[in-house]
Amino acid sequence: MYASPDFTKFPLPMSRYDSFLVPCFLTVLITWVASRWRSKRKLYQLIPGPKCVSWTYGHMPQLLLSKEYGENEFQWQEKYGPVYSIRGCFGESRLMISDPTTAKFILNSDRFVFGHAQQKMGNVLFGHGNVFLARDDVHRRLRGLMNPSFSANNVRALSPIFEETGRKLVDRWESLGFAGRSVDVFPTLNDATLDITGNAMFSHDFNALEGKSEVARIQRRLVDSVAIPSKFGQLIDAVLPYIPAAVFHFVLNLPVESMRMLRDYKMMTDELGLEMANQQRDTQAFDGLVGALVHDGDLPDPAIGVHLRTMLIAGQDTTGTTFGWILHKLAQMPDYQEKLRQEIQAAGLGEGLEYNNLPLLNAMINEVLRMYCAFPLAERVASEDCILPLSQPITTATGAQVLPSIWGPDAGEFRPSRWLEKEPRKGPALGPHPTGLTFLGGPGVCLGLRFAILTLQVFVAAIVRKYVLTLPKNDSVRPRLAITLMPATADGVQQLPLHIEPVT
Ligand code: HEM
Repeated sequence: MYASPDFTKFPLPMSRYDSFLVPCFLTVLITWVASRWRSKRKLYQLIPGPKCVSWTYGHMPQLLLSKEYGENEFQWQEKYGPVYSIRGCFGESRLMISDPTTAKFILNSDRFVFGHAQQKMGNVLFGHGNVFLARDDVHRRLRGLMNPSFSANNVRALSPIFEETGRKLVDRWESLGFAGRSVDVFPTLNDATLDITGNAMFSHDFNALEGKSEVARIQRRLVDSVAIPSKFGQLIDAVLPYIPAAVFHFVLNLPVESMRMLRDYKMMTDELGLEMANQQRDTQAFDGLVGALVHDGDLPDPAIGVHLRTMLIAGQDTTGTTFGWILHKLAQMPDYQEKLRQEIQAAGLGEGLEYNNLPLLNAMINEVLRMYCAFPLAERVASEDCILPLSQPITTATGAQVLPSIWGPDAGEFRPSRWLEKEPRKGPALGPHPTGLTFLGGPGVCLGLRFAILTLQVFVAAIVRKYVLTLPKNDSVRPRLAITLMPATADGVQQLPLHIEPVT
């Protein structure tokens, strides 16, 4: 056992005293300086990552504005592994994480929250009290009210509405004379996904496919105006947290076109939400999502408008872009498309069809969900210091990639047939869907997962039954980030031109 000497009882001679104090003082000083220096060191000084060329923009243009989304990100991941550092605007530190152990930890921890800019934008677009930004008890309560409408049984019970919207989509292609032509099909896909959310979740026909919906038109313009990234937009995002609430409020009320559009959209959807709430009260039906929300006496009526906007926006482009990528891949893979058509034709028509029993259809959907993840960048901020668990050490060399360790050596290849194999994926489950992070996981996992999958199954089957899809000769479509992973041609225009022929 060691006891420290009591120097008051046995004063040390000055020389010995000095020789003891100096190293002691130096040790304390060095430790203090080192700890100060360490704590001042940014993440990018501690964790390897690509070299930064601009303090103002950091790596954001390379990450968000590349001609093809992922051009730089996948190279960085290959070089630095599943956890590496990059810089945001004005020297901000960011970690890029695809390590499943770390991602799972973050998604399940209440210490990680949405960034300030995301919170401000989410509240502006959806309104306060939306389920995305709600936390803890409020979030649990909202999910408790909403989950039953999105359960497997409920979604299955809604399948006649899905089938009907699928038929309307085919009718729309017919009435627009798509057969025999190369056309941009993308707007019709997005209109169909808005209609299905309206019809199935809110018993309201927006008629977006018919081109008659003012809500659809204005929502499209609004989402495009905030989603399409630009260098200027990056700077705005970076300073947004520091803009005082009063200034923010003033800007939102400016008499300019973009703000007027936002106000009109909110007014229209609030009115619609109120109408829906009154209808539920008048009939005392309290069914579906609106019924559950209205029946819960604690929620004020304007909240219906908030949840309506949240579902319409969260469900539209995510499902619409995934649908688009499936059609593009089918056009690229004519043999697969033909086999899929045979599978769908053999299964028969429409209602009562068990879509989960169609292996080629589901393999294609899963592979697109894996490789063209509609929402590829989810952002979180640590609200307090914490230690992140890693499933493997951080390395600076190639070979430390998590994805091949999950999907095998051909992880980067688009190969739907992997889903027909016994074990397409290794590693920990991150959420309820086997693609891992496409729908994220934890308490904020996508509410509309089952809804989205059935939409894709029904829509793809409806189109493939009727039409043969091929790529136009000058196809240059590539993924471009606009919050979701949009198809865009080489000149950067958001569209999906396909050549359409009727099935003979
Ligand atoms: C392929 C289609 C879809 C994909 C890939 C997708 C993906 C996601 C992701 C990644 C999140 C988490 C975002 C985050 O926390 O940062 C999310 C949340 C959410 N999604 Fe989806 N989504 C899809 C379709 C839908 C549909 C059809 C709806 C509703 C009709 C929907 C409603 C929601 C809602 C309400 C949340 C917030 C959940 C919460 O915070 O508790 N999604 N989705």
